[in-house]
Amino acid sequence: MSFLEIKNVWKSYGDAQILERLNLTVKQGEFVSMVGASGCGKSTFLNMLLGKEKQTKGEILLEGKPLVQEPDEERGIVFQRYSVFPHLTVLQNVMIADEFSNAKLLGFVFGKKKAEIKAKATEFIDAVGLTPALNKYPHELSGGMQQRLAIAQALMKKPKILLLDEPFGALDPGIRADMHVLIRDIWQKNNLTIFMVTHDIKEGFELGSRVWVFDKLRHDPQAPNAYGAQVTYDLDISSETNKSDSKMKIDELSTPSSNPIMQEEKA
Ligand SMILES: Nc1ncnc2c1ncn2[C@@H]1O[C@H](COP(=O)(O)OP(=O)(O)OP(=O)(O)O)[C@@H](O)[C@H]1O
Repeated sequence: MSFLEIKNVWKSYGDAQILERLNLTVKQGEFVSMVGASGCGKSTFLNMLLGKEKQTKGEILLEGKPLVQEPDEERGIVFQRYSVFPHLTVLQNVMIADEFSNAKLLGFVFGKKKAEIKAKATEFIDAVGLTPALNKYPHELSGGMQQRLAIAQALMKKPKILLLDEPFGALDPGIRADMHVLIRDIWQKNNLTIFMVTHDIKEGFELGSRVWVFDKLRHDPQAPNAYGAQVTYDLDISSETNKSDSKMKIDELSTPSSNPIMQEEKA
């Protein structure tokens, strides 16, 4: 049994076919980078994995069971723009989800339980390098620090799957490089399975153990919404040899003369 199975998944919004014929399996611990043209459905796919969107057709199985159709603790997400609470400190931001779920059971959180949540939050804050900013508010943090906070928040629930939607897209190159080191470290230490949408192919290759390229194989110029995107390349880059072979393939794809899809578009 695969960790995650995507079986003949299709997704449409009204008449617009966004994704089609997705058949993929993912092992636990893989880091899947997802690249493709703007609007081809990468975030939609991520939202299906999160349980925020439902596929129109097909099945997504997590450890053999249909994916729960609403966000739950098995999946954490980090968006490009900061999704932290502006009126809470770093520590409070990381503690809040656990406090909330415990309060649902008891009505409030106090004493030993609260101390446990605080200890766990402090550990994750330390893991993302934010200990010096423990009592700061989000407006006092740089963009990179806010993303570190969002990652700590997502980890707090100990998710099996971490979903990253352009998480470093708004950051300066130097900060991005630091975040790459951080996310790789977190991925390895927590045995996470990560899905990351990125517009930066280089970033996708640098971080991923696998790269999915989303593209449309079928085009109808009279009806541009008739067909959805598929995963046209599924590249295993878990070893350095695979990585450089696959990079060459992608470089070839960027050359119109060697890319049948781009030639078709030009015609
Ligand atoms: N809730 C929705 N209702 C209707 N159409 C939607 C909805 N969400 C997304 N779409 C459409 O689905 C298509 C795919 O959008 P999506 O955001 O998944 O693409 P993307 O590949 O992530 O794009 P980008 O790289 O620009 O973020 C777009 O045409 C978008 O307008």
